[in-house]
Amino acid sequence: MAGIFQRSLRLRTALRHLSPQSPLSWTVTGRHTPLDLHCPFLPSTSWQFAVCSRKLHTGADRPSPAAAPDRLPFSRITQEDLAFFRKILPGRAVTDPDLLESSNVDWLKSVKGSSELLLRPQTTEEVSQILKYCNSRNLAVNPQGGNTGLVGGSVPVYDEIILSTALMNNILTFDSISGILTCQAGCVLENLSLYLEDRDYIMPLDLGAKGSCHIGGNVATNAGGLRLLRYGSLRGTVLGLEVVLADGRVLDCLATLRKDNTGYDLKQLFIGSEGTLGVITSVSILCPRKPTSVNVVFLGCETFEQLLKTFQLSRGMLGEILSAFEFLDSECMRLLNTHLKLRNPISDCPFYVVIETSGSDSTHDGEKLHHFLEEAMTSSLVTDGTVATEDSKIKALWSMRERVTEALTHDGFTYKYDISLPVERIYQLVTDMREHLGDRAKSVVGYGHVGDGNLHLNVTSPAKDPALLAAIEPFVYEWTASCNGSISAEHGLGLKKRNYIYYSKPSLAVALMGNIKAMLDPKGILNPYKTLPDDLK
Ligand SMILES: O=C(O)CC[C@@H](O)C(=O)O
Ligand SMILES: [Zn+2]
Repeated sequence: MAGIFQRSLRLRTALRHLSPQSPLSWTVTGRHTPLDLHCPFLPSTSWQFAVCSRKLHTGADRPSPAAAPDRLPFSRITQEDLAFFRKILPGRAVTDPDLLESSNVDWLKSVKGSSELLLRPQTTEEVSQILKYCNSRNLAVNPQGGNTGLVGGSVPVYDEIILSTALMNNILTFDSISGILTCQAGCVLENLSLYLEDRDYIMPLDLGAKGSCHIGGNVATNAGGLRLLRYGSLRGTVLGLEVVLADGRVLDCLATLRKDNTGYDLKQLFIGSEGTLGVITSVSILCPRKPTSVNVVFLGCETFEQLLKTFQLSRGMLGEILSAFEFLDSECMRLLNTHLKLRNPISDCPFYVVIETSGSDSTHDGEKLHHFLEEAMTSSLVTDGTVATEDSKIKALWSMRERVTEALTHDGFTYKYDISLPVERIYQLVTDMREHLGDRAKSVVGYGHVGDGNLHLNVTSPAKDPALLAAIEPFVYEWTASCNGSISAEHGLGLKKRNYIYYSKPSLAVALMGNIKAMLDPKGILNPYKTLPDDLK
């Protein structure tokens, strides 16, 4: 009783001042320590002639994830090819194996290619020349941004040429009246955020990997992140794209208009296509005004049901100022403590919530938040909490959520699942998986974007463990399909998940994807072995 009273008192004091109660002094750092190497090769064929008869949500008759794909019959790089690339990209056609090392492997260290050539164009014209040449020579290309993807989509599988957007990092225009930014694809998300913040705007997306990821990669993977609840997905905020097609033609759809109903919205094809349909070279994006008042609260809940009620309450009482509603479970907290030495800012609870409000009037926002927290506390939805209004403390609270991925990489080999579900079901999957795996897993954790119905289910083991993997899959996909969920909410399919697409898409949709691929990239040179399942033929 006394404990509860003290905790309530702490939250009440926090409410009175709307200021942080804990000395949140840990350092906020970036990512990540890598793990083991493995390449989950699956059988591959060509997708040029897509006819598919698979049924949605059936477990039988799926491609075996255990078999290795063959390298498709692309050409191999010759001295003449190298001479061409060196001529058009002086000093930027990299063949040094040491320099290639980090571009060949994903940051999880789970997929490793063997590319011998890294191209670093600076302009759209250079990308166009590269692709025109590769297409005519039948050379496969792996477009690469910040290489922060989690599904093996951003690294070569074999010897594909790596086409990096790292040197395409110029901001082209910014309109301070409309808030529309146009920039090259290789701009780092955090740099764009800093640029905009100086001008009283923000990017409509924010991710843990912001310090490394490129906006072109964000768009190519339709990255979601922490602000989606408030600002929506990139499918809404991206207004225009410039894309170089497989044969080198430049598709200029770099519109900067809010409204344009002149026929098909072709840019949508490239958003989330993971570099399989074209290389995004420039982006125009609608940016929100920078909120002048931001608050972050970190709360503890006894049950997931209470957490969901807290979410409902926050939507009702915080309304338009609610900008994020994220969660992590106590297992995540344990890993943050153990591996990153992050201290829990409140008392131990089974579930933790990060709520952010963003508005333009600190008094109004503070009052709303105050009433919401009082209600959440008096109706016993939350048992403890702390509030932050200052920048450094807001960052510290956010890091409890943003750094879970990093903590997991220290725990062991990590099997990652990024699942969309009806929000009331999302934690049931974690509970069922724990029960299903018993002591075969080291840790089974759940966290993610409650506000978007997006669960990150991660399972760790001391080392790569095929028996554990066989216990997780297809169990996790069957479970997801039984709720009409999506097996990839925001991370894409890449290399690792491509053959599971039928759990979330009807076979006709997959067949049409194959047709579109065949139309835009008839030789299949763009990011082969990714996104599309192997059985499209
Ligand atoms: O590592 C993961 O599973 C999730 C990463 C990212 O999408 C996040 O929301 O933190
Ligand atoms: Zn996420």
